[in-house]
Amino acid sequence: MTVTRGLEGVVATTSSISSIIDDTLTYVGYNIDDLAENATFEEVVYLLWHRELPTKQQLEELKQQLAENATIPKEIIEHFKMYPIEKVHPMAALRTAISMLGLYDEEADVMTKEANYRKAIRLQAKVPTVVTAFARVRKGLEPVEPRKDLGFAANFLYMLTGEEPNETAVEAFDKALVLHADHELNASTFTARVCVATLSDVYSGITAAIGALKGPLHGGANEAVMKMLKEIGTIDNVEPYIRKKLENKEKIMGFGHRVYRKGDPRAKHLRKMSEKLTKLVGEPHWYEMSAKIEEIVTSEKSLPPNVDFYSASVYHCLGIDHDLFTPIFAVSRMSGWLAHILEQYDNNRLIRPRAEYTGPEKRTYVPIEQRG
Ligand SMILES: CC(=O)SCCNC(=O)CCNC(=O)[C@H](O)C(C)(C)COP(=O)(O)OP(=O)(O)OC[C@H]1O[C@@H](n2cnc3c(N)ncnc32)[C@H](O)[C@@H]1OP(=O)(O)O
Ligand SMILES: O=C([O-])CC(=O)C(=O)O
Repeated sequence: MTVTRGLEGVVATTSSISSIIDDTLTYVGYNIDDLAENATFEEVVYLLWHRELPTKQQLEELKQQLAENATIPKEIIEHFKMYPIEKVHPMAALRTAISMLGLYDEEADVMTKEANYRKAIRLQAKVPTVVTAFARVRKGLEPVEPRKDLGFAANFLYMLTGEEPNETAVEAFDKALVLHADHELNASTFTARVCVATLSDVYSGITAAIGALKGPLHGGANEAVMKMLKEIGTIDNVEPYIRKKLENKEKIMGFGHRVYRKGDPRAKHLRKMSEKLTKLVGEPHWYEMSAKIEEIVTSEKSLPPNVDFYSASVYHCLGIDHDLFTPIFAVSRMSGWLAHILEQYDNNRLIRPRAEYTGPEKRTYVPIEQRG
């Protein structure tokens, strides 16, 4: 048996959703740079689910479907209120709430293509409402009802704060959503595909994916980056802090990638946004510290920043609580997970690799009285 630890380089499926070739990321053939500059998140959702950009009418239809399905059962809010709230990470709350949503969906176990698509709409529509409702309930605030007249990005920020966001914030948030929407066979997407390849339901697949995204080696890195920036505190502290971490062979969060070698093409967009927004909110030190960290880690370890590195200071500037960064990643990645789940159902085969056994062999059962 040949063992490939971490399945590095193993091609486990075909997919027509997104590709990473020679450090270039495309969604259904469109370069991420092009989409980041020109597309809205709703257009990207349509693209990932239908493999074509929408016409005006198709886009309006999708937006309307998302708006009409954005409310969540009141039982989920009541459930949040029962949590030992100060100990609950919003990713854990999201994981539980998405699983719970399945209990209130009469079609949860209906496996037709049409029913699965309807569930995709419902999940994409409801995930911002779930994240923002939890963010408010834990502060003793009432959730804000979604508005039908706002786009996806604006509605998220509105439900979070109760105030209509300004154009700069909406534009930045929408671009961040576009940049995080899909990424080939990353760990959480693979998890979703493994789960539904047993012909389990969409809610189970998404719940599993959220669990995988939560880890700091994957989506959880964006929150960890902000924690590191706060720990560093000042620009003068960057150099000693980072050098010490490297000497101790500790990982610097937001750097490195399993697939990219020269660099993550999404990072430059977030870097630009971070530079602009940190100046705008009068906190340029977050960008300056980040840029300095990048300089050191790139020269010392040849490790470029990934999507999680500059997204941390971007979300911070939008006034978002740091432990909501990864749930926001999930709000966007929901679109990719759903695209992959639907693609898996369309051409399914159970995913079941092998393990090379390394434990003891040829042992004989010893009765419990004789074990010392
Ligand atoms: C959306 C996303 O999921 S993007 C990734 C988000 N995760 C992070 O930012 C966490 C930090 N980065 C990492 O842990 C890794 O780079 C991963 C998990 C992203 C990729 O991991 P792998 O491909 O398995 O690489 P692996 O962890 O084996 O690292 C290879 C070498 O580079 C080093 N390395 C990798 N990333 C880092 C880092 N961020 N800081 C310091 N050293 C690093 C490792 O220590 C290892 O060195 P060694 O060969 O001397 O032991
Ligand atoms: O592809 C990966 O391994 C991780 C990643 O960048 C993502 O999920 O966006």
